[in-house]
Amino acid sequence: MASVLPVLAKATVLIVDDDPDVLLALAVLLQPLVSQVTTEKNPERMPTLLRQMRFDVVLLDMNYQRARNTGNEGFYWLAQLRQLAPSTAVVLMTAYGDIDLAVRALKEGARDFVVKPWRNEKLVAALTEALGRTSGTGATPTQSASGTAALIGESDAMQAVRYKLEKIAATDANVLILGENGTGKDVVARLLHHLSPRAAAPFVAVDLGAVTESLFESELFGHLKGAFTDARQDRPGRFEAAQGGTLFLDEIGNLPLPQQVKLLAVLQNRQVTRLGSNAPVPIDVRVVSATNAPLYQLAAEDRFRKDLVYRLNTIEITLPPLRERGDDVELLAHYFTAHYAEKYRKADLTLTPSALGRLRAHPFPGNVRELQHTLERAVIMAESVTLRAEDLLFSALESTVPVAAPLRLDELEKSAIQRVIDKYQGNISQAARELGITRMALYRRLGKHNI
Ligand SMILES: Nc1ncnc2c1ncn2[C@@H]1O[C@H](COP(=O)(O)OP(=O)(O)OP(=O)(O)O)[C@@H](O)[C@H]1O
Repeated sequence: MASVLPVLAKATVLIVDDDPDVLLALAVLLQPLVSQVTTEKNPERMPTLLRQMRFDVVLLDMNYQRARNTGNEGFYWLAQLRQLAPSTAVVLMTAYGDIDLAVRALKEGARDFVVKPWRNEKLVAALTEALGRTSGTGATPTQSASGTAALIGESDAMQAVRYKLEKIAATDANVLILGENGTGKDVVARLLHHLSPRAAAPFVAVDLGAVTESLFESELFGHLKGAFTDARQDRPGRFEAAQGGTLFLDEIGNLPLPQQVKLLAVLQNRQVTRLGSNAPVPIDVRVVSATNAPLYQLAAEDRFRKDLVYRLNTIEITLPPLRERGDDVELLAHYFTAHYAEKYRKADLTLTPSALGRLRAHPFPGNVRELQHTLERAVIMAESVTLRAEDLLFSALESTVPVAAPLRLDELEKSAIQRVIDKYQGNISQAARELGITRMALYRRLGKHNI
């Protein structure tokens, strides 16, 4: 847990419960761990408190002795909170270990759920996780107020990624993130920074695919006034801008060889020299880079410098494609549906089993980004309170799976089944007919391949 504590240390927490003993116990537990704790006995005062100051997280009791006492009171206050402070995370507490209540709470925007009597360690973990997942109002649905997105996914592969991430966040090791388009490389880079001791310093991202060769040096290393025609004033480069923090070099695989040499020199010497200057500036940045290009293949073909790869990949994280993450598709689908339903004011919108079947069968060449866009489109277009398979339109832009054709027999079988299921939008009878097997045989294979 040590590596995630910096997130908590900066947090402002509001605890609302009508039991003074609970308030006291929680305040004693949390005061040493967070930046500020406010306790409140009367939920009616919450709106005033929320207007007075911003809380990163509210720990809200579901069951109150007096007033409405319908059991729904917690949901009422949750809804109020979501409206008054949409970027504040809410963790609910209840005396009842009711799974339906928990599911409903999460659907209605709570980040987590703690059952009383709580275990201190679990409660702290729930708060930390909730802070990582705070839903923001910005461009991406999983972004927190601090600009950090949560990494949603409980598949073995994603749990392994999260474990690695938390372990290495505290170190200064350079990290290379590999993975197809839309697998969450950017999310991981930001999370690495956010969980690191550098979190208070800048996170600077550069899309190397978008930096022209001629501007590469001035963009990364900076320039002095007059160094070239358009250099009207001194300007620090991205390395200097990231001083003390993290520099995220995205699309590193697109970097041409001459620029690779310059980057390597900076990483080796740990100093940059602005264009037009001869005074090197020492730099203290952690470099996180990412690419969807086959970097090792490029290195083997001498199109990417091996010595630069070794500088960048002290630690490597490979993000699996979404189609290999099993149940995460469903988890993310529910998450994005709830998010966009809230954003477009279509409360209570749910995914039907047919829609979920279709999502599970789709290969998602565009990965999480494609799933996110598909659901956003579907939510916008939805005319009823359910999303059905036919409401999901996959982008033609992403119609092919960008991986080398599988050569193992079972992989070939899985990809053939996936394609046919997708073609018939999850209709098992039609898919089985096309594959030339019985429906039972197809069901068995769906189970075998976890489709
Ligand atoms: N595990 C995840 N949980 C929640 N949201 C995710 C996850 N992975 C990706 N996303 C969301 O999907 C979108 C694409 O993710 P991101 O930009 O990190 O992918 P990428 O691998 O960097 O893509 P590219 O290679 O195209 O740059 C973003 O909106 C991001 O917030």
